[in-house]
Amino acid sequence: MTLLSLTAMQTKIGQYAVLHDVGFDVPEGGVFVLLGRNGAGKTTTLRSIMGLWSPSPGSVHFDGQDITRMHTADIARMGIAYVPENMGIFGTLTVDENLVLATARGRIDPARLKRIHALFPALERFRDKQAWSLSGGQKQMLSVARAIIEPRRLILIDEPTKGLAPAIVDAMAEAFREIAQDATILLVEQNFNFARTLGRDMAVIDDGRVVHRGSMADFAADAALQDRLLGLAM
Ligand SMILES: Nc1ncnc2c1ncn2[C@@H]1O[C@H](COP(=O)(O)OP(=O)(O)OP(=O)(O)O)[C@@H](O)[C@H]1O
Repeated sequence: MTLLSLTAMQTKIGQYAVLHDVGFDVPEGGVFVLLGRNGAGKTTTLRSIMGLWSPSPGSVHFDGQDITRMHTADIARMGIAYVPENMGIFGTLTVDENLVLATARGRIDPARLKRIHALFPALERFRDKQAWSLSGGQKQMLSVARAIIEPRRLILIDEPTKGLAPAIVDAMAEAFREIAQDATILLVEQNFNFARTLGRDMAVIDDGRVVHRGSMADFAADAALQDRLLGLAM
C-alpha cells in the first residue's frame, strides 16, 4: 500500500524555483531512501511534505488524503514526524525535557520511553544533562527519539549520519531498522553505504527533478547509474 504520494511537485522559495518536478510513491513500511547531490532539492522536498514550504502546482497525499495545503501542526498530528538536518533540539533543556516537549500533551508514555532507552542507551544515561553538552551522535539520537516519542506512521529524516563517527552510524542503522518495524521512514542521505543497507525502495533527485525511481537492490548493483546520477557526491 502507498502511504505517501508526491505528484509533480513544484516548490518556489521566494522567487527561486527549487523543485521543478518531484513525484514518487512511498510504500507503507520499511525505509525509503531519497538520494541526490548537494543542493538537488532533498531538504526542500521534505519541507514541502511537512507544509513548511507550499508546492504549487503539485500535490502531497498521505494515506489517501490530500495534505498539500494543510498546516504543519495538522500534518504532524496525522502521524508524520520530521527530523531536520539541524536536529531541532533545545540546547538549554535536558534530554528528558526535550522529549516531553515533543509530546502532544506533555506526558511521556513509559513504554515508549523504555523502548527509546533500549534503542539509545545514552539518552537514559544522560537524561538530566542539557542537550548542548551531548556529543554530535547523542544529539542526533535525541532528535530521532523526539520523532518517535509518540506513535508515528511516517518519519522524515534528513541526513542523520552527517559528521558522525562510523560506530555511531552503525548504531543509528540498527535503530532505524527497529523503528521501521512499525513505522515508515523516508530517509534523505548522502552516505550511500549507510542508505543502501537500509533502503528497500529509492528515488534520486537532481536539480529539483526526480530522475530515477526503483529498488535499492537494483540501484546498488548498477555502478554506472550511481556514477551518472550521483557522481562524486557519494
Ligand atoms: N531558504 C532558501 N532560500 C533560497 N534558496 C534556498 C533556500 N533553501 C534552499 N535553497 C536552495 O534550493 C536548492 C535546493 O536546496 P535543498 O536544501 O533542498 O537541497 P538538498 O538536496 O537538501 O542539498 P544538501 O544536501 O546540500 O542539503 C539549493 O540550490 C539551495 O541553495
